[in-house]
Amino acid sequence: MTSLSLSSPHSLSSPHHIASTHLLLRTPNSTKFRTFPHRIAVSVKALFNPVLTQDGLKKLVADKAVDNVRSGMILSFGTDSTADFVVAKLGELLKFGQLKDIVGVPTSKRTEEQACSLGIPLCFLGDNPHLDLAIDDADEVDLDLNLVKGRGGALLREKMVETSDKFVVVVDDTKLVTDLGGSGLAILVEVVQLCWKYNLIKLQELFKEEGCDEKLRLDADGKPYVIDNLNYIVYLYFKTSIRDVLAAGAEISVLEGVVEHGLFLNMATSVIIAGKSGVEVKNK
Ligand SMILES: O=C[C@H](O)[C@H](O)[C@H](O)COP(=O)(O)O
Repeated sequence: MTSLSLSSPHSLSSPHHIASTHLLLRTPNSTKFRTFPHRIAVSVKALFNPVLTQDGLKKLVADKAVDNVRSGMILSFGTDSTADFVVAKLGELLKFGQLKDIVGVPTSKRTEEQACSLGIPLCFLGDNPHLDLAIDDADEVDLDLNLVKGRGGALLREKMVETSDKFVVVVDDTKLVTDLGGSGLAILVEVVQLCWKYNLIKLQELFKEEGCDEKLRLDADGKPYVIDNLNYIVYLYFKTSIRDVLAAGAEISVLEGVVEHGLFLNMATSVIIAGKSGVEVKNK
């Protein structure tokens, strides 16, 4: 059997590193190693199916989602780590002229700054209320493509732009759940500062039977965390998944002082999921 060793410490998952790597191969009837040129190293790389990191999976779905973008489109992009890869890819395609004249609607200061740094033209939702496309990530995706979103704190702006006719969600397979709320992680409710305690109590009453812990989101100094819209966030930690998400969403929405919640129901038109075995697209 041919044995193989690499003279470079670089990971096999990076083709750029591999291209400059000296590959040492030992053939079956020899005790000596020979150095092969890098083009052989690249072809050997193709024999491997390197295990992608979670960031690798996020980049994979981001690239796939960007296939939906055409020159001239007005589109929104979300906030957080997977959305960062979407914005980065759009910046790259614009830079190399593979996309032209797109305009982006960012959903947070973070995304706005990233897009600006990459030269992506931006506008406000009010300038173009009808978007061609929305691309965003999610915290949870259920079997009906309902979502939990907003753990990055951008839920209001995300919900406003994701009423677009085409809303493509990009996730790695760790985000898949049978029913929403079952991950044990927080579902967010954005509330106005003035009446956050009132809303906390109302939410406690609302989900008393469900088994839920409600907490105000705090910053590193233990003070209420203020999001981009200058509102506060109440975290809902459900002990088990939510029995009726439509009812839960409606009941949260009608509370006075609630600005928005992180249940994105019947909004996604397709979800692109990356896992160890590849990329899968689910359409509504
Ligand atoms: O406000 C944040 C967003 O709703 C994100 O979609 C969500 O938190 C997922 O983020 P990530 O891609 O970092 O897992």
